[in-house]
Amino acid sequence: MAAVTRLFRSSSYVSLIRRSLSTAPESASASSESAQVRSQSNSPPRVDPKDRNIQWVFLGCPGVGKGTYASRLSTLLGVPHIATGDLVREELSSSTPLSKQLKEIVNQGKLVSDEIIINLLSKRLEAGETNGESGFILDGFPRTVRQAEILDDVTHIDLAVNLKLPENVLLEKCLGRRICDQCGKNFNVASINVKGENGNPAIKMAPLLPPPHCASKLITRSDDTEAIVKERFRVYNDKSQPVEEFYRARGKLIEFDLPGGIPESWPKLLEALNLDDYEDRQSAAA
Ligand SMILES: Nc1ncnc2c1ncn2[C@@H]1O[C@H](COP(=O)(O)OP(=O)(O)O)[C@@H](O)[C@H]1O
Repeated sequence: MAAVTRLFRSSSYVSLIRRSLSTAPESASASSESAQVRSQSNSPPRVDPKDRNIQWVFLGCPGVGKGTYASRLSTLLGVPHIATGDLVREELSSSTPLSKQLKEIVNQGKLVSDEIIINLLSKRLEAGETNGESGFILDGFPRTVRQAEILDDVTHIDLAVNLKLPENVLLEKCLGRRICDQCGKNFNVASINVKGENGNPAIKMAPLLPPPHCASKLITRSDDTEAIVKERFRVYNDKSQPVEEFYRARGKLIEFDLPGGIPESWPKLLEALNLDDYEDRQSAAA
């Protein structure tokens, strides 16, 4: 482990990350009243996001909605949403020798090596830096403790948002995922209606259906079959859940149980992140 970390420290991957990420000031804590948030003391300060360098990571099991909420927040806050899964899929769509290697790994539900993923992320961050980007919301990274350690080594992460849903809902959501082959937007044809039992609340989520011009162009990700999704859950529990503990131990983890679909969850998430009045001000200014 130490040898690998040393290798990373001396590699060009990390020097790229080091140049790409800037260090933000330490964030203070504030509390939130949201019933969905279990680690309330880690809510970010109620400071105008324009005055902060947002450097957040989104954690959570496959299908939980990291992409959906990270992308909405990136639009609201004006920082890039960087999903390592998207970087992997971009690489897959090329015909490089790496794409062949990645296809095999992704279609087995396994994680790509830390070296490869950090290389892809570094390139993306470097391109962003060239374009004058600052701040980021990372989605799907870090997914191993080693990735979290490397990130911690090279930059300051303000907050790790851990989205949660019960595993039966996650499975339905993964199997219902669809992508428009033309515009790349994500949809979901699953209609979730789980009864509340054993102390767990009922969860209802309406499908997120495509507009007519995308409806005939929907495709399913090759890794969203039941067998591969179940393997990805197993890998998540094994390799990625310890990352939650990594941020919990540093007082940076916000755990958010999604109460339902976007209409119920989005306002509650903003409340948990102390951004509810910021969205109101943004809409008023629009
Ligand atoms: N940080 C990462 N580390 C290793 N592999 C990754 C990482 N991010 C993405 N991948 C690879 O890309 C695949 C798709 O990722 P993603 O789109 O984030 O899927 P999901 O969150 O639905 O599992 C993962 O199953 C994995 O093989």
